[in-house]
Amino acid sequence: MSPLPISSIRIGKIEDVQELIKSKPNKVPERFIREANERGVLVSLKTQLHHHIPVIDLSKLSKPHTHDNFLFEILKLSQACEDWGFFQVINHGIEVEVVEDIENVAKEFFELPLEEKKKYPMEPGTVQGYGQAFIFSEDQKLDWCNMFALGVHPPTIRNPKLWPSKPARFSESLEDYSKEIRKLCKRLLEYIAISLGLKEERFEEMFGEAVQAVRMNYYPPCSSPDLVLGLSPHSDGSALTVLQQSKNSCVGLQILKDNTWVPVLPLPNALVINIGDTIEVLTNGKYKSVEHRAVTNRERERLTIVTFYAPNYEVEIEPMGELVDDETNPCKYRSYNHGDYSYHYVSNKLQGKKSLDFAKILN
Ligand SMILES: COC(=O)C(/C=C/C1=C(C)CCCC1(C)C)=C/O[C@H]1C=C(C)C(=O)O1
Ligand SMILES: O=C(O)CCC(=O)C(=O)O
Ligand SMILES: [Fe+2]
Repeated sequence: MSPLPISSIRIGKIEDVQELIKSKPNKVPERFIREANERGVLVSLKTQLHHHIPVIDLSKLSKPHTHDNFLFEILKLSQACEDWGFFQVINHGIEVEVVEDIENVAKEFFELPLEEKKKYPMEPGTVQGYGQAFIFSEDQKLDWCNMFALGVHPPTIRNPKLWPSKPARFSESLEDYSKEIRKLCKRLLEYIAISLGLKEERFEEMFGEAVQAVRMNYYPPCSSPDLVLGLSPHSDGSALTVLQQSKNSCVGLQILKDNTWVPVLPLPNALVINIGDTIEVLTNGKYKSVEHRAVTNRERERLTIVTFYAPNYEVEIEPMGELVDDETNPCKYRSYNHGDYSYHYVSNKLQGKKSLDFAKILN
């Protein structure tokens, strides 16, 4: 998947948000300010307390006491994927050192002087490196976020020039972390297959050498959090996404449920998982790729480490035959090549679930 032709893209000056707040501006610059209708309706505080995304205990799936315990957790997983498209996993088995280490190196990376980070630029029209992705015009609003994204697997999607030499442990930590997250994604896809009544290897066999990419998102505090967005509303183009929120981060992830933005309250040692567009298509819409966004906080920063896990670019994607019925559940998406979808996804701005129009069969 080659990047867009850089010469044709004019995106204006992209301010680095960390540098911007160092100068303590008395107003948020216009390019970050969103229209009131973009900010949306937030659930009331009272509702927030009762509105939690489901929690799946992976130890109940890997080492169940009884078969009934296993089935109960699978049922919870199935409901989470259908009703929320999001869930948190606890007892996932990834050692706390691995999780803490990636958090520390990510933090150290964002704290480096701008000159150092600029050695790894995200060029306009590309998605890897340091900067802001998904900006395609001078009048497009900016997110209150600095990003650092890298392709991790297979090695052919890597751009070694973008792997930083500082902090010194960065590459080793990312390799260790990515191996663990890859194993977790494979396990989750097995459980998701079981929850759909499919054989557990169904996705693994279909995906081939899966694509894995990581994006580190750093959201500095913002003096007017109500005026800006940390990350624009979008659904993920992946099959699965694994999101880790660093220990001292403010709450910031919100998911769109019944037309209201519901915050995701992080649990200690949990990882947030969401269904991406690819699983929505494969399940013919049974499992949902839900729109989400990130907001900022007046006092506290937020740091997230996000892994996108997706089929190999060669793979043809279409709703699985087992989940389509011409009479009761007709096919909602056309067949397409995942590499083409990836290209389409990264060539357009983040705009809710609009990317998926690429595959929708319109009646
Ligand atoms: C900033 O990056 C993204 O938001 C993103 C891109 C991921 C990728 C890379 C950083 C390297 C090359 C591969 C890939 C496009 C996956 C989001 O990824 C989503 C979009 C698609 C499609 C997907 O599979 O994950
Ligand atoms: O940082 C967050 O909470 C959201 C990140 C996200 O949705 C993404 O990177 O795709
Ligand atoms: Fe996302």
